[in-house]
Amino acid sequence: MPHSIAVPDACQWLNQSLLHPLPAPLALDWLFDEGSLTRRLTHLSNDGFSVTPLFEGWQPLRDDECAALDLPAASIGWVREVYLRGHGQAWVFARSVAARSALQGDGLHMDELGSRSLGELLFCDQAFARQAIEVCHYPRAWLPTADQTNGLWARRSRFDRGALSVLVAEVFLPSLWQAVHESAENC
Ligand SMILES: C=C(O[C@@H]1C=C(C(=O)O)C=C[C@H]1O)C(=O)O
Repeated sequence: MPHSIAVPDACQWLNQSLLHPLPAPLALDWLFDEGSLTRRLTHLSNDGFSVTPLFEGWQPLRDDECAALDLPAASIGWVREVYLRGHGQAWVFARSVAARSALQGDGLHMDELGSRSLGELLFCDQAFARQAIEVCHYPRAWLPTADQTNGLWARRSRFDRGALSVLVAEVFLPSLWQAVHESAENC
């Protein structure tokens, strides 16, 4: 009977000062870029950017999400999982969550976004303050089946507006790194 292999399904999110060794400079640039990823991918794809919702609904949030949002374990929150695409290719898998309790008292309608970018809401409303970006190697079990690979870089940050915090995690898929290396951006 083969031994069952422990598959980590937890992320140790680290800020840049705790990262050793540092990722390659190009990866570091994308991981810690504080601007809108939507805007950067729109530029990289020459306006060939799109968002594909994969899952949206109320769910108990994960332990790391509850900790980041200062919520009791297994708190119910709105979960939005999407692909961010360039020319139809899935470049980023993103999972954004917010506590039901906070959303019910706020005017942010994550459930009405559809294929519009959440970034349009978070970066256009100056009232949202982005907190520090943290990174980890994303557990493969948390990825869509088609993308389950070990060691993909992911980042997350909290966007705060009053009592509402939206936690956004973005996993950079191999096809994005391919596009980045091929783009003129490196010149
Ligand atoms: C926070 C942003 O919004 C992006 C849009 C998302 C969505 O539509 O679900 C998810 C992750 C983000 O990369 C951004 O553009 O930087």
